[in-house]
Amino acid sequence: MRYELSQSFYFEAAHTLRRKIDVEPSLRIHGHTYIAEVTLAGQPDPDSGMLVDLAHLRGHIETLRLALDHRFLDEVAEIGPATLENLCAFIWRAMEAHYAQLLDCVEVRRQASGDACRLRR
Ligand SMILES: Nc1nc2c(c(=O)[nH]1)N=C([C@H](O)[C@H](O)COP(=O)(O)OP(=O)(O)OP(=O)(O)O)CN2
Ligand SMILES: [Zn+2]
Repeated sequence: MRYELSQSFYFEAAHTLRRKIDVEPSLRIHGHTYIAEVTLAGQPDPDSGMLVDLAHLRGHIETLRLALDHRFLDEVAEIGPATLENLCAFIWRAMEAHYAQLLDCVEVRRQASGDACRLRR
């Protein structure tokens, strides 16, 4: 059996995007509300009964959220073009530094348009 523990968070941010369709509006600065979810997987510690303490996970997520919320994502170092794919990779790298092999999945969604990207181990 494998346990999966998740924590969701949201951030609101602006970006521009260079793409081959909807070229002009995509190059204009525009914003999205993003909902992200980090999932850890493994076995709980028999003494604590926890995979990790959710308060610990929430703390690391809040630090990450502050780097994304109300930001112009084009200016956030190490994201690259601010696509859902690159946001997943950015969040993955930040969380992997704390949870290594326990990190199982990162998802970023834009609820308003139904867009989502999942990055799995
Ligand atoms: N593979 C990806 N494709 C696109 C991404 C992405 O992250 N990964 N992102 C975008 C844009 O950020 C874009 O703003 C969404 O554009 P579009 O799909 O054209 O939809 P709307 O402009 O109608 O969406 P709004 O949320 O209303 O701006 C595009 N492609
Ligand atoms: Zn966009």
